[in-house]
Amino acid sequence: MGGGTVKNILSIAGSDPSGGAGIQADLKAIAANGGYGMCVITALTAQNTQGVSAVQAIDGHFVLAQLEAVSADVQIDAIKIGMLANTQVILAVNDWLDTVDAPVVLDPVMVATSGDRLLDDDAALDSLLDRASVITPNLLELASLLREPAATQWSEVLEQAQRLAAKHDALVLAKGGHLDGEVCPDALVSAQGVLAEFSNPRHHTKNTHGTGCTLSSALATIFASSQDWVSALEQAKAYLFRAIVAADELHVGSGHGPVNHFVDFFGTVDPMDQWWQQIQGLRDSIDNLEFINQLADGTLKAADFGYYLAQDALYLQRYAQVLAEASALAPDLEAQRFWAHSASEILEGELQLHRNYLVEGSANPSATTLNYVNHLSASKQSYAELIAAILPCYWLYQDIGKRLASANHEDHPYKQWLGTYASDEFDLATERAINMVRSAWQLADPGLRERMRLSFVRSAEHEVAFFDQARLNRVEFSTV
Ligand SMILES: Nc1ncnc2c1ncn2[C@@H]1O[C@H](COP(=O)(O)OP(=O)(O)O)[C@@H](O)[C@H]1O
Ligand SMILES: Cc1ncc(COP(=O)(O)O)c(N)n1
Repeated sequence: MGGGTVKNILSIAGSDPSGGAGIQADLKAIAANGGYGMCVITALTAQNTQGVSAVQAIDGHFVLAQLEAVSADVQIDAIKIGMLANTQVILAVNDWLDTVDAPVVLDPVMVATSGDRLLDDDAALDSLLDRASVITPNLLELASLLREPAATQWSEVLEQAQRLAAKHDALVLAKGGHLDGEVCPDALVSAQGVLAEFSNPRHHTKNTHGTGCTLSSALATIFASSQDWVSALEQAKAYLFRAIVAADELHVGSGHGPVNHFVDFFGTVDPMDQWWQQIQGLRDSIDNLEFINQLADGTLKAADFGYYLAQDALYLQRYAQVLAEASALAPDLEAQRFWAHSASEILEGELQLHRNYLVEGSANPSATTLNYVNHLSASKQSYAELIAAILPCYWLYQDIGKRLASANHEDHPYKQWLGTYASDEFDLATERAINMVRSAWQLADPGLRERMRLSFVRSAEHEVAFFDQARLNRVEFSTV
């Protein structure tokens, strides 16, 4: 990954012979995120996608023997702890942790998705929690660790997570997967409060066996390389979401099936569809903006439209330069020509449209405009990241353009503008841009793929702010 050395990640967990949870899930998630996976088995379970029929804990002495065999020989870069089965195993792991120095992600596995118990004494976990760098309880486990009733609101989950963080001097990854609602929020919480929150849409599938194991293993693996918990969580959650979306491609059992750990390697889900789904919330925000609604119904004030257009002209000038840079970095002739042609189209076509409405050179870039173009510039580390950052400007305008065009009519004050982004040519250009990004993604390693996705999402965020800026900056509009 990214040219760095491969990190050694140890999972201490139970075995799930059906391969969806426990050490099997951990090893897959570690490998899929570029780590070298090792595992010390704490318990054998007899389980499948429908439930657990038997548990055979491994003798504590033998768990310790496994741990010592690994640490005597191998440098361990991060540890993920899952199912521990009983007090004897917990004590063995606790003793051994005294002898090693590695970050610990502790998933306090108590009950399986199927409802079966996987730990015989929850209280015994307390001593181990002090050793964790990050504790990753689901909503029920969080309540159980605090001996409090389960939270029913996300705000209560965050408060409980903060109390657990303070109690054990650790970070807590609060998970909202068990709440009702169309979003699945997760937050990294310290004793001081929320450090970062990441959400994804709820994907409608029953195949969520092993989500907790997968997330905690991916988090440990990514942290071992980045040494940053917040960005590691953002990446791990995005990875898990891709694996959940692709879960239905697998056909494993008739109960809660596993997530598709190797989605990035063998999955048939289109990564571009996944990116598009991930910015659903941002797309909804754009549709709900006052600016967009007034633009559609023609009630937008001329001054606001003027402000927007002036900033858009400044943006597009820079955007055309960035497209030319993409052309310079492009790996093949077709891509080189496409980006160069697109740059010239903007300079000759779109900017000309702005000139019809504007007196040229009438504004300075706003902070919002600068933020966006700076993000584009910052994505120049690689061709793949750059074109991922370029894409939302095409795709979102094509998408919004369709809805705006349906509101257009002969006497619409912004008729010409509303027509621009709903043309067949623009559809074709957008489709080609999406294809270029997809091709670059297929050639990228997991680290680069994640940086591409982030560049794309950041640009989509900048698009929302860009549309909203006329409203926010109305009074600050300057012609200086
Ligand atoms: N249907 C779903 N769609 C999207 N994300 C999900 C879904 N179910 C669970 N997740 C995510 O999986 C992770 C683990 O979720 P959770 O169910 O809360 O914990 P656990 O698997 O430990 O019980 C969380 O990041 C959660 O947001
Ligand atoms: C060996 C083992 N470890 C952990 C889990 C919990 O996984 P999940 O709650 O995601 O089903 C499990 N079912 N089996």
